[in-house]
Amino acid sequence: MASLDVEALTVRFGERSVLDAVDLSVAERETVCVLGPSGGGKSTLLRAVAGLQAVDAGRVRVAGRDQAGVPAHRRDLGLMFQDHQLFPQRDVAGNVAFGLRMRGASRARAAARVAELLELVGLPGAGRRAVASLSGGEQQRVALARALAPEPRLLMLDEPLGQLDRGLRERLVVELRELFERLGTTVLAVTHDQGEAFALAHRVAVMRDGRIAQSGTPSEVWQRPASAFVARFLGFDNLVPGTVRAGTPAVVRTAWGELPVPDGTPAGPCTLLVRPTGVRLDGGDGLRARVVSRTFRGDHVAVLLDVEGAPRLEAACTLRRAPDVGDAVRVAFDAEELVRLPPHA
Ligand SMILES: Nc1ncnc2c1ncn2[C@@H]1O[C@H](COP(=O)(O)OP(=O)(O)OP(=O)(O)O)[C@@H](O)[C@H]1O
Repeated sequence: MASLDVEALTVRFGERSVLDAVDLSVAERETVCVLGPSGGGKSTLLRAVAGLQAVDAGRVRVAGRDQAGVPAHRRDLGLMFQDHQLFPQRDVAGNVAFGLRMRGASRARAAARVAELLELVGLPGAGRRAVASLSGGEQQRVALARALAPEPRLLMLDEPLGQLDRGLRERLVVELRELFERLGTTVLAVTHDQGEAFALAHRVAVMRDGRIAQSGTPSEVWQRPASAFVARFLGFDNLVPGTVRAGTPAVVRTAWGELPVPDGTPAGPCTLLVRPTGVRLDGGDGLRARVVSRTFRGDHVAVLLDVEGAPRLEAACTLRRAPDVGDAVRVAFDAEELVRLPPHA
């Protein structure tokens, strides 16, 4: 297994930098997931690391070795890409064995390894099946077995579970994580699905317009989004301009009133993020609001509130406590659920 270091990697298409001096490292045995909206440059990053995309500047190192001039097939990477479908004319075993035979493994050695890998991905004995007879999830597992077969130093996944329905995705993502843990695989994955990234990765990097907007552990990024862009991408919509006044208690002045923020929050202009879990609807003489919608989310109800003269506000309520559409409520805020973000984007 190997570490990956990407330094100041830049790819331009015409005038436009699709990767703009990207720095990113993946330690040995670590899974890093690059996350971001469509068109942000995620696939281009993977392709550049794999040697499938020429770069304009910067460096890719695998296990400390500069990969400049090393062609894709000599980089010793396992690839599972959206556009690298299985070979339909080969059976499952033929697909999994592909990389092994390319590397000169004997027929017997390849057959033994294929059996081992199919076992590993939960498809024991499926070697003779036709690819067309497999479900989407089974095909995904075969693609994974094919990528893992030559024991690559680094595994690269592009939207690994993209095509699958939600239930299957949630199950497979746990299986993948356990598998990588067990094998000690170093993994760089890209996805636009934050749930998938947070469940799979030790560390996530949020990408925007060819740059890394934030990187950290899933809980760091979730707890402390670095910008309004990251917060929005994570699904937080309660964002409003504000000005923090230091003191005890510290407060922030916003269109939703003067709200409490944790002591020690730096003074000055900001964008304020209010987590829906920090919006309480039993707020005594607090902010007046009216319920405009309720959306059932499984473990809570998202309640959307209309506040006169201010943006709408979302609250997360238990099913039992969620008010009805049209109800008038008073809102109070938990300081611990309010996060000060930089004032612009
Ligand atoms: N060969 C190319 N020539 C010109 N532009 C390209 C080329 N490849 C990609 N792009 C552009 O670069 C941008 C980044 O594309 P990329 O596929 O890396 O994004 P992405 O974040 O992976 O998006 P998605 O999640 O939709 O796959 C897009 O605007 C895309 O249109």
